[in-house]
Amino acid sequence: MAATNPSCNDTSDPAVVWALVRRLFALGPGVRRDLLWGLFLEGVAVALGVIGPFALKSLIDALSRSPGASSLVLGLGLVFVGAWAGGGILSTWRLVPSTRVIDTLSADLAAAALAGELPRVAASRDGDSGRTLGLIERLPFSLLIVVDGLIWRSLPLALQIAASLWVIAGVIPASYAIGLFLTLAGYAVLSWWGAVRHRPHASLANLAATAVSQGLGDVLRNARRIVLNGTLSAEVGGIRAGIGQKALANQKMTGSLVHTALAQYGWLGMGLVGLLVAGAGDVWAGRLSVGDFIMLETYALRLALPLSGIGFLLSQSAGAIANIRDVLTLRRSGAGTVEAGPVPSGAAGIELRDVSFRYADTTAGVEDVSVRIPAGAFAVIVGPNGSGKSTLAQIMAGVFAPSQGQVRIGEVDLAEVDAGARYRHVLYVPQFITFLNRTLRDNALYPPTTTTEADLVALLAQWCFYEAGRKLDLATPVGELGERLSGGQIQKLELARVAGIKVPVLILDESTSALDPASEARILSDLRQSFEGRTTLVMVTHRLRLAQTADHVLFMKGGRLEAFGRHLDLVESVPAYAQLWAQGAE
Ligand SMILES: Nc1ncnc2c1ncn2[C@@H]1O[C@H](COP(=O)(O)OP(=O)(O)OP(=O)(O)O)[C@@H](O)[C@H]1O
Repeated sequence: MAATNPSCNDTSDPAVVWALVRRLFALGPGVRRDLLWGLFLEGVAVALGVIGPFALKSLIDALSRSPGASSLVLGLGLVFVGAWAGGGILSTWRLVPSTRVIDTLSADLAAAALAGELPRVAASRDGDSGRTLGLIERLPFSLLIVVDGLIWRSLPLALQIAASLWVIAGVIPASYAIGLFLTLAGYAVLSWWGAVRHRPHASLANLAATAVSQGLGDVLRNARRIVLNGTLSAEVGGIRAGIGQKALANQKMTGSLVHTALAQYGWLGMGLVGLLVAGAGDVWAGRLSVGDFIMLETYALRLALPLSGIGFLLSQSAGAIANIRDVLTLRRSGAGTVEAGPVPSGAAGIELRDVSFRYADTTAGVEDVSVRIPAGAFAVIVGPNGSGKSTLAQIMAGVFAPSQGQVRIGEVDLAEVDAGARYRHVLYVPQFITFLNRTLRDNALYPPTTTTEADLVALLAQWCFYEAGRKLDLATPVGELGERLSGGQIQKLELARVAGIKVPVLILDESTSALDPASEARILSDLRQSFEGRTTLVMVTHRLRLAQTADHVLFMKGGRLEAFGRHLDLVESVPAYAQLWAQGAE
């Protein structure tokens, strides 16, 4: 279960937090309103947090100085309790807008990540759905830590500390404010130190969690392969081992938390004891009132408690920021704008000029291909396994950008068309057709087809989608990836959809390989008839009879276009081509 590590990119933690803040403010007036409302509630809670201990001190002083002033005592008591309880209520109330903001941000980032990741997967054929799923699933918790915890709480807390120290310095000797400041600052520095030490552990835990998500996704998708080949216990063992690795990484992470907590609370405890001893000495010496002493201790505890929460948040933040960084990276990697313009009409020619392409880190690909397929033609790409047929088809369709050369569809240079808009010029049907886990109807009428439901039903009946006597119910779910359908049914349903697509060039990658010969002949004849004049059809195939009926044959061998022409001419003039069919490639 090797995990890729996109968190190794060089975006620093503050840059990730800053990107989040910018994103937050760009989310629209509703979110900005919630942000301000939340800040207001937290601000009032902070003010009450400062007022509370001072009211308590005044209450105790009033009690010791003038025992008869019951209304003053009652009033101060009410202020103290009101400030204490009100602060708690407002902080909790603040969760309402902040949760709304985090949910909106989470949905926005998840959508942007998907919009970036899907085109990347489509263009690289290198999907990693388990990892992506894991990243997006962990996102809300990570945002809670960073946005609600770090961003939203640390600023009000800093304000509360500053205001409290100011009150302390105004009421009792400033040395107490300095002592409390040093105690809290030391605590904050140790928290930061802990967070820095914690970061590698958190990244490892993040990677281990990602690897488990990847592995789980992979084995679930391959359930049949695993069960039918008797490798269930080995695969489940592998997943268990992965979860064990994750647990180990978590243990290291919590171990590092304990070290940090020892340092933090050791320092905090010493500071509070120092304040306590000094304060008690001054009370006995008559330099401080009991009320002053209680106020000091109350401020110290009131500020130390949320600070320890911030310490926890800091310790969690490394993993959370790594997760958010990965999601932001997905978003950046592939999102693009879609060209709006008139839909091209009529069949278009295809021209490849000196096109080469290499898959990353391999020698596989296609080399120096130049070819011209006229508008409205029916062309097939043939050749042995691994000769580059699908690769060439995907270059023609703009799925892969050539490292060299140019692909033109009609008058259009594909490189100049946004990836999200290429389907308007050329549409590619992949070799392995997969369906969304929705109904037959949803999949067969999936855009950009213009087929009507009535036409679809008629076509599927003509193409014998179901065996005689079985009724077609378009509301039937097709299952994950279309697994409830037979291989031939998957291709028939997809071809029925494709029949209703108006596009200048259509490229089918072995899209009839699972059809029986009669169905294949019937369906191709129907398609060619309906595409006449409006669509140039290119098919990757291993079928001799398709090569025989094609206007043009592209013969691929070892990543090169070995020959281009009509079937009979190639049989006569290209020995390797003749040999391909003679060996029974079909
Ligand atoms: N995503 C990929 N990454 C790396 N190499 C790839 C990738 N896809 C295909 N290849 C390699 O490129 C070469 C050509 O593959 P391609 O799928 O184009 O062959 P093909 O002629 O369509 O084969 P087949 O008839 O078996 O479908 C092969 O060696 C294959 O291993």
